[in-house]
Amino acid sequence: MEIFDYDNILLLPRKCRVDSRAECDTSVELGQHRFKLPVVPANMKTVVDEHITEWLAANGYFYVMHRFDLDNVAYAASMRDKGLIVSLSSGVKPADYEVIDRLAAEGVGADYITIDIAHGHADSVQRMIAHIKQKLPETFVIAGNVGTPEGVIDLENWGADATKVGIGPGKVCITRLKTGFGTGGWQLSALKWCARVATKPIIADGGIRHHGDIAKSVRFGASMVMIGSLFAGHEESPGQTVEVDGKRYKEYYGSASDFNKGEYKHVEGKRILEPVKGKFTDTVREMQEDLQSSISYAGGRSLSDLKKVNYVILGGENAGEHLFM
Ligand SMILES: NC(=O)C1=CN([C@@H]2O[C@H](COP(=O)(O)OP(=O)(O)OC[C@H]3O[C@@H](n4cnc5c(N)ncnc54)[C@H](OP(=O)(O)O)[C@@H]3O)[C@@H](O)[C@H]2O)C=CC1
Ligand SMILES: Nc1nc2c(ncn2[C@@H]2O[C@H](COP(=O)(O)O)[C@@H](O)[C@H]2O)c(=O)[nH]1
Repeated sequence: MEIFDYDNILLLPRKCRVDSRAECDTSVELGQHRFKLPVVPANMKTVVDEHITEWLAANGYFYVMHRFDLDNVAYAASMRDKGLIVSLSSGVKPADYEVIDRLAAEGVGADYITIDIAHGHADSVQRMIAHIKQKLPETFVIAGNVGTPEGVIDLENWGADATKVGIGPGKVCITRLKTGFGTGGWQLSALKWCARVATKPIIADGGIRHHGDIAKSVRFGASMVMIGSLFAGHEESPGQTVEVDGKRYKEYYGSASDFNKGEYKHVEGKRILEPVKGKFTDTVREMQEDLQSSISYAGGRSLSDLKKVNYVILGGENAGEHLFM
């Protein structure tokens, strides 16, 4: 198997078929809805909050609200009141089952539920998918995280409508160091490996460091990408603002860090400071423009055209040109 990651792959251009990048369509369908970008900010406390998710939903972007220190049902009801899509996160503990039961009993429901636990290839996830499908049969269920084709196949067979791929490639992740496991360092080839068996959408999660990595993810099989660090350092970001030597930063911490958990137990995440780099909404716009450019370099007009391009692997033992997948 070829092993590579975002920083040692480059996609090869094809003859341009548009006169302006504005003709390139970055939209993607997931479940019952079409969204403007194949990008979703990570469901983490220092990445999204009520304001950011409301802005995303109201402006045609996909979002997944985090599940930490939050009344999920009240949050869902408030989004419903505004006529916006409801997209929640769920764990697999008894309290998470109660949330699902209340969403059903109170008629609030949810359009999307993302079950995200550290080791998502697990019976606990199978049970939670079954519970959601029984109580909220209309809800689109995203499940993860996994890092192998076996994981994708099982989650799909258990009823997940999409899977989330990525064990440990995140910027604040220390899973690889603490456990010796994961897709960190080879996330893009793990995505390619998983995409070969997937029959439903894959969300590539973690390791995106540049806007061009979005196009690379689509090339190797992602329907959408989940991004944390690139979104964490904005004026609107919910992390605390910290000033060091006159420079402003936003804190960004892992969901499995002691900062998020409130205790040092089974810690697999750390806290870092991201330089404040302007407005969240400007980054979203720039991502869209850059992805339009990517599509034009692919000689196409829509995201699916990215899937056909050739690529080169730079350096290392797998170096070379790849004309076909
Ligand atoms: N993408 C990634 O690489 C990772 C992401 N995270 C993120 O951190 C957040 C917290 O994750 P998590 O702690 O799983 O969520 P929760 O705290 O909600 O725990 C989920 C449940 O799964 C159990 N569990 C967690 N890890 C394992 C494991 N390796 N083997 C068996 N059971 C396990 C926990 O039990 P117990 O604690 O008793 O074991 C708990 O019952 C999530 O948002 C997750 O996505 C965390 C780590 C890696
Ligand atoms: N191993 C851990 N992974 C984590 C933790 N908290 C979040 N995450 C994952 O990282 C991505 C975001 O990655 P980035 O490279 O874009 O910053 C996020 O979506 C989760 O899957 C954690 O504590 N440990």
